[in-house]
Amino acid sequence: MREPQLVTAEGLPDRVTIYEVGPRDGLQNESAIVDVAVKAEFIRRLVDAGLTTVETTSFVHPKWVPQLADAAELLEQLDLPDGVRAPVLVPNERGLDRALAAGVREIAIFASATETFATKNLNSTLDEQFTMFTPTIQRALDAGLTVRGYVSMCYGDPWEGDVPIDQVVKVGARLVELGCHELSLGDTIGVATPGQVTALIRAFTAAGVPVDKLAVHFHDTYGQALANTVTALREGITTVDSSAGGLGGCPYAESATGNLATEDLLWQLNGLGIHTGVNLEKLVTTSTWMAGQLGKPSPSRVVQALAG
Ligand SMILES: CC(C)(COP(=O)([O-])OP(=O)([O-])OC[C@H]1O[C@@H](n2cnc3c(N)ncnc32)[C@H](O)[C@@H]1OP(=O)([O-])[O-])[C@@H](O)C(=O)NCCC(=O)NCCSC(=O)C[C@@](C)(O)CC(=O)[O-]
Repeated sequence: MREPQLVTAEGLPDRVTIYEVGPRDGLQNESAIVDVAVKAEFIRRLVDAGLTTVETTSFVHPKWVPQLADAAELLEQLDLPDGVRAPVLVPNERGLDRALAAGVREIAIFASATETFATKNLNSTLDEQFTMFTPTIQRALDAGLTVRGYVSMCYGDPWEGDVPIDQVVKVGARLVELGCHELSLGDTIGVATPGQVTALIRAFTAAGVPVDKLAVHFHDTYGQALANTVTALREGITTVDSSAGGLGGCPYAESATGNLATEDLLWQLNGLGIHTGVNLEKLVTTSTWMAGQLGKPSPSRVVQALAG
């Protein structure tokens, strides 16, 4: 299979951790319910391709995201090798109870940087979301779990427009204070451009959140995800979220389309000589297989270029 020519560039990390969100963020937006055995096979194949962190599912209210109502059943079917991290999304204590009962060791809380999205995604206000998160994070930490924090709508909100940078930093810093080991900065609707990315990362570090606690999460709605990623790498980011085949979107965010495709990210990182441990050929084969299961082609440019 064709590979990019290797030409390194200065100011970039040697290694990047890809935080794969396809089975969760990717599938949550699919309206036709995917069989649990297919989801399990998808995750197995992603791990076989070398991904060591795969967000597998969500313990949100099943009526809010019917596609992931089978979370417990899915985890029962998975027997992942040692060393593979399999975090799940959890919004509240009820979700945490379900995750603990399923034997989960790592969770991700998801906060909104805007009032409107907090209402639409969490049935909460910007402040009230922390009433939900505080006991959930504390109990998770007491149980020895690792907790990641997402901040959504970091760069723009479909209802509120521009989002003040201070508002984003306030929400993220609060999650870190509550005990999140990592913050994923979400461009939920894919509107960010590189200048914004630099400004936000620097605003977090100026507020005392070190860059090694930050991850980036881009959607590719306006075709900016890879430019934004390389900008974030230059700022010192070494964890990048992406979704195999470019699946994805948030059902509660108007105009959210697919995530940055893991294959597109990998093509760029491979070309730059940045180590990830992920096998591009196996990943393309997996996303092509998954596209067949979903009955539609992958939106990833690299999958389209290499699978044909
Ligand atoms: C947060 C809630 C639950 C509030 O929903 P609510 O209706 O306000 O919940 P509630 O606390 O009032 O409880 C109502 C009933 O739901 C039950 N309940 C309550 N919680 C759960 C649960 N976890 N699992 C199962 N059942 C639950 C609870 O037990 C109760 O049952 P009853 O007593 O009436 O029988 C709801 O709004 C929700 O589930 N939202 C999730 C929406 C979602 O999953 N969105 C997509 C993920 S976010 C995203 O994709 C963005 C991200 C992370 O990728 C980053 C980016 O791109 O920006």
